[in-house]
Amino acid sequence: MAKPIVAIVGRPNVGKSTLFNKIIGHRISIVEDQPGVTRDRIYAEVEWLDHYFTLIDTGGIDADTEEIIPAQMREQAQLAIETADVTVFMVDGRAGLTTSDREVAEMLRKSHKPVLLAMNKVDTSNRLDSFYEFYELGIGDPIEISSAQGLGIGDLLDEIVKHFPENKGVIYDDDVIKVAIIGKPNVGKSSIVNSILGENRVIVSDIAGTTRDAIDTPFNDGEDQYVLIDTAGLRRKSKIKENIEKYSVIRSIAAVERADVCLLVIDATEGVTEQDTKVAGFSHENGKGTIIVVNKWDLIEKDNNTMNKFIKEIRTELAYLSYAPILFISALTRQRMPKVLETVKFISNQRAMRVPTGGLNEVIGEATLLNQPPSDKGKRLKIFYGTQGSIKPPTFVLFINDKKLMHFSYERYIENRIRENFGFEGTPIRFIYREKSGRD
Ligand SMILES: Nc1nc2c(ncn2[C@@H]2O[C@H](COP(=O)(O)OP(=O)(O)OP(=O)(O)O)[C@@H](O)[C@H]2O)c(=O)[nH]1
Ligand SMILES: Nc1nc2c(ncn2[C@@H]2O[C@H](COP(=O)(O)OP(=O)(O)OP(=O)(O)O)[C@@H](O)[C@H]2O)c(=O)[nH]1
Repeated sequence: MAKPIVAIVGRPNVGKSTLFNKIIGHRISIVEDQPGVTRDRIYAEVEWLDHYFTLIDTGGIDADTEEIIPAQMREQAQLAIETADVTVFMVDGRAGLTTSDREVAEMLRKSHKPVLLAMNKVDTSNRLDSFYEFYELGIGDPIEISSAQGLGIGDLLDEIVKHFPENKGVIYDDDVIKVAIIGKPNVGKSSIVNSILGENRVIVSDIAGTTRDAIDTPFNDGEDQYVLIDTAGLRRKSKIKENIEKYSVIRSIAAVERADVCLLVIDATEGVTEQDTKVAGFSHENGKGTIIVVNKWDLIEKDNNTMNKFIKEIRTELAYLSYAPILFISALTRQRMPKVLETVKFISNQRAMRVPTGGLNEVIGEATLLNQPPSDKGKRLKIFYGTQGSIKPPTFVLFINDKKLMHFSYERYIENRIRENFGFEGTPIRFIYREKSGRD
């Protein structure tokens, strides 16, 4: 099941980023820190009392002009309503209630989705005079916190996890292949969806952010059941380009969360952008399959080396996705479009593949003979044996003598040997280490 999404919204300067950073203190990283994986403070994976969730910071309203703040706050709140399972609405206890607080609270209240009211900057145990004012917002008791001092955060997290939905969103059968189409505004996501479906069910337009919201399109190719999760642009246009881009990252995150395989769509005329690396990093960290789809290939003037140059650039910019296949397509001319679904099916199977323990241990044994495990202060890493613990993504449990001796580069070596022997194309592979003494 997909992890719940929690969003923090509120006026500029109420302390959203400070809270976000405090909560990240409790953050767990599912994958070991890997070089090259872009970390962005837009989202964080959080664990609180055995609950796992994705925290997004919609923050960073540009407070330059007083006039645009209300409009931006509405946009931010709308995004939270559409994307988050629980919204934390933050107000500034010292500043007291403001008009824009009222307006946003009303939007959140009308959405009938779980909203918590966090009253920040309560730095001492004394109740601030403004406390009772905030009841006027009609979204329940203010939860008093001090993000800066780290007070009340545990209580807030307790409340957050209490409001998680029992069943998140539509639950599809496990054998339905869920495909998220992610990428910047205007790269051709809707066109690809259209092309895959072979019918005009989605409106394609030239203007960024004009198509409809993320929506599921189930279909069947005669053999398998699929659901396309499209993340086309915001329903209402944002006036601010940065917001369009940022919101599309947040939407992509919500879509990736639910997917098995992600089509990371890159615009051939622009190459890999920062936004692409952010969502790709999320897909990788969350153990999803990824296919890199370079669209609008028809617009590129080509010589013999063009494709290779592109591949090189992608492999450099998205180094941690070395396992992801790259397709060069045109949704417009349908060039290589049939390859897309074919590859989705293939990657989905690779992500669900299980290898026999005997074969796995042969590969590990051979690998350690060919390239000795690292040692430290005279103690050498020993891998006693391994087994595939789970699938989606493939996860291997390795029994070793000392976790401290397992280095990233040796793990990468073992991973590569496993890939050479078994494939696992398009999917990340994870390792879990268990220590045991050699005599067990
Ligand atoms: N006294 C006090 N100050 C705080 C607290 N939390 C944040 N601040 C201060 O409030 C200011 C704004 O904090 P931010 O976390 O940047 O606020 P924000 O809501 O993320 O602001 P934007 O990014 O502009 O949306 C900073 O100067 C913080 O140090 C708190 O609990 N108590
Ligand atoms: N030349 C060319 N144009 C394309 C191709 N794919 C899409 N386009 C055009 O690019 C524009 C944007 O396509 P969309 O499919 O709406 O892009 P999107 O990613 O869904 O955009 P948002 O809804 O803004 O997120 C449209 O004008 C398409 O006709 C392609 O392969 N080649």
